[in-house]
Amino acid sequence: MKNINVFDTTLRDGEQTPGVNLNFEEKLQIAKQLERLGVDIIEAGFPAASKGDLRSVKEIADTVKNSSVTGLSRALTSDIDACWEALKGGAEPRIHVFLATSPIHREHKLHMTQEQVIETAVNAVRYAKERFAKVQFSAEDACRTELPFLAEVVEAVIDAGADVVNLPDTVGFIMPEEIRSMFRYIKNEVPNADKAVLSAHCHDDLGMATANSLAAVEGGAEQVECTINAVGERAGNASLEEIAVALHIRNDFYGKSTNITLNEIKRTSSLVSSLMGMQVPNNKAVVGDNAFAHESGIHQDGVLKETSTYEIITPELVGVEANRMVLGKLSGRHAFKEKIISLGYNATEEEIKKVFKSFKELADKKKEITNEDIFALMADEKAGDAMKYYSLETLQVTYGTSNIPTATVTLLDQAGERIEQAGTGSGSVEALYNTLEKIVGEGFTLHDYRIQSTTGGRDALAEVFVRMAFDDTESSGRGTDNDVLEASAKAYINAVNRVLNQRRAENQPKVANISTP
Ligand SMILES: CC(=O)SCCNC(=O)CCNC(=O)[C@H](O)C(C)(C)COP(=O)(O)OP(=O)(O)OC[C@H]1O[C@@H](n2cnc3c(N)ncnc32)[C@H](O)[C@@H]1OP(=O)(O)O
Ligand SMILES: CC(C)C(=O)C(=O)O
Repeated sequence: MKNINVFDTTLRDGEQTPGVNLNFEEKLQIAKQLERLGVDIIEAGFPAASKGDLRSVKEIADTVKNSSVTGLSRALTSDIDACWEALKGGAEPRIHVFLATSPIHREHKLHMTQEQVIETAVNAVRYAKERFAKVQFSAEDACRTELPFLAEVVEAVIDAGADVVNLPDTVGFIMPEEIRSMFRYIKNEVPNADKAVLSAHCHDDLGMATANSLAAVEGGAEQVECTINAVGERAGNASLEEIAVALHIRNDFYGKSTNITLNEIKRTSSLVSSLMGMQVPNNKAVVGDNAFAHESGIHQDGVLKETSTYEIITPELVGVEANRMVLGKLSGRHAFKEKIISLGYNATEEEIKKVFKSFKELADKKKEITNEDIFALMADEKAGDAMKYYSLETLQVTYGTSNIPTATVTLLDQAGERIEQAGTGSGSVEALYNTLEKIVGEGFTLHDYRIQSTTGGRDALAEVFVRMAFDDTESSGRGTDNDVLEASAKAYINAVNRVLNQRRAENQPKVANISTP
């Protein structure tokens, strides 16, 4: 049985999801969980994109030991240098260099001839190979590239030292039969194809990403690139959980295995969903809430008689807990600590003590504390590691069908000084946000506001995500609470603190009403 390498790009292509903006702590948390999940390669970011990206790729490369860590780079020496800066301390420095090869990209984006594309790709791979132990080259938009030219590119970059050659379906255009043939063609026609691992990277624009990735495996791909919950640019990438489980369940058909620890899938999915603020649809394959639910009588009857009548995947296989240990207000520190560890956190006693306090407060208001609640509590705790420019002290909102909604808010600033303001709006949240804006200054713009409940039930936590910008610095914020307005206030304040922290890290001198130290 042959292994298929799983290359996870949740932190790079996944972070290209519109509206998603992870901070450094969150990326590190996801990377550690991906390591637990057993992914072979973690693409941690695009170091040349920003100082923040470089820092988080570096920290992940320095921390993660059981997965190989890589970063994306254009075919430019400056991008490759940024990757080297970020990855040189890793166990096996690995770079992912890309250059588009299709006629559309050559003509309209790169303004390059075929010869220039080959020369640029080869020079970039050679330059990278002088530094990195492992070099991956991606022929962006490979699936819309003339096959004979694609074969020339592949041969040239392998000659130049590429260890892995990725043939992405950048725009989610190809059909399964075509991608299978494309991989077979490259395997058969490129004389040195056996010197490199061929990889597939599929997008889901036509809903084919998983099918195409599996067809690529049939055609000879030995690496698949994918993301948790299928997050990614536009309609997203191929879903890691679908590919890994399909290869496992249909091993009779594919005869391939992966190193994925399947029962870590559910918790990885929940963590990514919670930190990215992207709810997993109930009917999502493998990780959706309904993936193991049976609603209709005939199905229920069948499952009661023999589960395999209607269930091809057991919940336990992917880590959906069958007999969960229920955490509630009567739970003690030991059970709580056990749960934190089982969710993959490497928390200190001090952190556990602090989160335990928040857990008890929450358990007083909510009957059953779920994994999603714990993720939210831990995310709040981790967010607390950053500098708190503002924190919420009190909040009062009055709303009536015939009154103007009014909010009164008191925040504490860094020095512990109270700042109180009142304001109105056309709804409660607007009144609240207008009031908060009066306190933090007018430069902040709210781009997005989303609300969801962490679980079902009347006592579920409200989880609010906002996306905000100050000048050209964008950030997101999250707040959870039993009350939607308090969750909304917390999300706003969290986003403001994150923008201010980000600007401080980038050494920008003055922000709104606050001078950054
Ligand atoms: C298919 C994919 O998912 S590719 C990855 C996409 N991800 C991202 O773009 C996220 C990170 N990107 C960024 O932060 C920015 O785009 C940066 C820092 C990389 C570049 O920013 P800018 O210098 O302002 O350039 P901008 O993004 O506007 O344009 C891209 C430039 O790179 C060129 N380029 C694109 N791909 C490549 C490549 N693989 N190799 C070399 N040059 C490339 C484009 O032709 C364009 O060059 P031009 O300015 O000469 O026309
Ligand atoms: C950089 C490459 C691999 C990519 O993300 C794509 O082509 O979609």
